Amino acid sequence: MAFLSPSLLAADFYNLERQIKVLEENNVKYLHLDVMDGNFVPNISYGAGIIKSLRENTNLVFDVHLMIEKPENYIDDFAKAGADIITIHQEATKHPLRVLQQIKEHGIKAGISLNPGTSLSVLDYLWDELDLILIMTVNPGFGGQSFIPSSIDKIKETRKLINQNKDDILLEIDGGVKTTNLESLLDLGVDIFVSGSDIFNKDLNLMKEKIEYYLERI
Ligand SMILES: O=C(CO)[C@@H](O)[C@H](O)COP(=O)(O)O
Repeated sequence: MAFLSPSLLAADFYNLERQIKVLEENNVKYLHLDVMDGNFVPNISYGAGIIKSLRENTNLVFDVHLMIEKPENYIDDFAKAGADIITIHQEATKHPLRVLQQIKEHGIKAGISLNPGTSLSVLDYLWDELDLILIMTVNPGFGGQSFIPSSIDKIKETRKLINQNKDDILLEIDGGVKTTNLESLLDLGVDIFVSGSDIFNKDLNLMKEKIEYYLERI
């Protein structure tokens, strides 16, 4: 069984409460929270303050994806804000192993994310500290981009490595996942599908239909 983790980046922030209710009422368990610093990626999103106020109002699993340089400086803030999982980018720190340990000291799950151009070999000495691997299937920074086709082979290879090294690690994919390509992603061993622009919609009935489509298949 896999999970859907809707990416809040695509939400209508004026109607956040109503949109989060739609997720909760339709059996979504995760919420993907993209934190961008305008430095590691060319876009700026939101920070720990927003996550904290969301935490006070929902029990969804907070799947926090830090697209920020030197994440080590902010782990404590995001853990205290209520993250259940914190995923850092391997490319964003000189000390990925140490930052994974720092996350786990808070008693929450630690994930590593890899950009599309990053080799899986960087995982080699991180296995012991990993709870989750997030394979970026677009270049990070923006919602609404197209899925990069070569990601399929990378996802298959990651699944193989997880099975060989530590089979309870969650495999998550992020970027360009839509109802139109979901079928082609179903047999790759993915545990968590992130989807943003395809799920969030001002039309709440349409949101509900999209969620049902995903949950019936994954
Ligand atoms: O991290 C990112 C983008 O950097 C993603 O989480 C996107 O927000 C996914 O959006 P869609 O591609 O599903 O619109």
